[in-house]
Amino acid sequence: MYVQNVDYTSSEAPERFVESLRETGFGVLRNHPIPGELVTSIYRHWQAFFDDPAKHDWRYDTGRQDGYFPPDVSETAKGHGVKDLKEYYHVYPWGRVPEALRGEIMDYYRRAEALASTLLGWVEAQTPAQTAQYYREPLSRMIEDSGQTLLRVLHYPPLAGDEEPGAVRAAAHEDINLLTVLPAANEPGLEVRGRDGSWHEVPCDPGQLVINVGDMLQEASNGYFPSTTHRVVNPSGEARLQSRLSLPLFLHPRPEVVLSARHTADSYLKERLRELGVI
Ligand SMILES: O=C(O)CCC(=O)C(=O)O
Ligand SMILES: [Fe+2]
Repeated sequence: MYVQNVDYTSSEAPERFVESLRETGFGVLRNHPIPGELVTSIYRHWQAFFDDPAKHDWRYDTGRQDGYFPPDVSETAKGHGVKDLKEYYHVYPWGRVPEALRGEIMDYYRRAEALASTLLGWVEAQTPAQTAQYYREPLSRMIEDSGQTLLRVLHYPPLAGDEEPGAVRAAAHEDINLLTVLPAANEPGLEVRGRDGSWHEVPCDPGQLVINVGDMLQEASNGYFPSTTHRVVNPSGEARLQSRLSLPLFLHPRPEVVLSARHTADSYLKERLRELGVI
């Protein structure tokens, strides 16, 4: 397997996991503390949300960025000319969420955020001194009370056959944030690009958690941790008629955090959102 699969409960977990992030930008965890039933239940409830035209009442606004993003405004990956085949909902603790969905999704948000903080602690502890000198403040402090950490509920609709030529569920991209925590989706499709440019399927076993490095950690670590390109490919055969749901949590620092000589978290985020065409 290209990405290391690490037992979260093992004494070697921090070392193995951070080694995997360093080598591939990705790591996979098993025996982690996020309940699988919670993820399955979220997929079921949010499938109903996306199936209901009332979703349009929850449309995002460009300033706050919370709420529903329909397929026609969904991201165009950097350097790509065609929009992704997806719609999604951005959940923030301070943001709008339909009342019936709030309790469960916020339960997930808190658990995933706590785990992401633990994993960032592992990254910090396993960073060699030579690289740690680039951190302008401890990584764990960068995310304290940030309010910027974003949970994205993603729905990739079934393929109707009338998609724009070249359009894919998620074109090759890198994430903007520090770390991304992604439970197994209900359908496969996620792929990660290796150093040699070849694509590797990320297994989609229920109960598994995928974590990847984003641009902000790459920037703060002066390139030591690679923000690795990934994509979600279109299904073929019967699977074309299936929706795909996924649930990435993007761990973000406080806006004023200095990442490098070039960037604060805020200046970096704004630059990237402009490139994506969503602000
Ligand atoms: O849906 C997935 O599996 C990955 C989504 C993703 O890479 C993203 O939203 O940044
Ligand atoms: Fe991503």
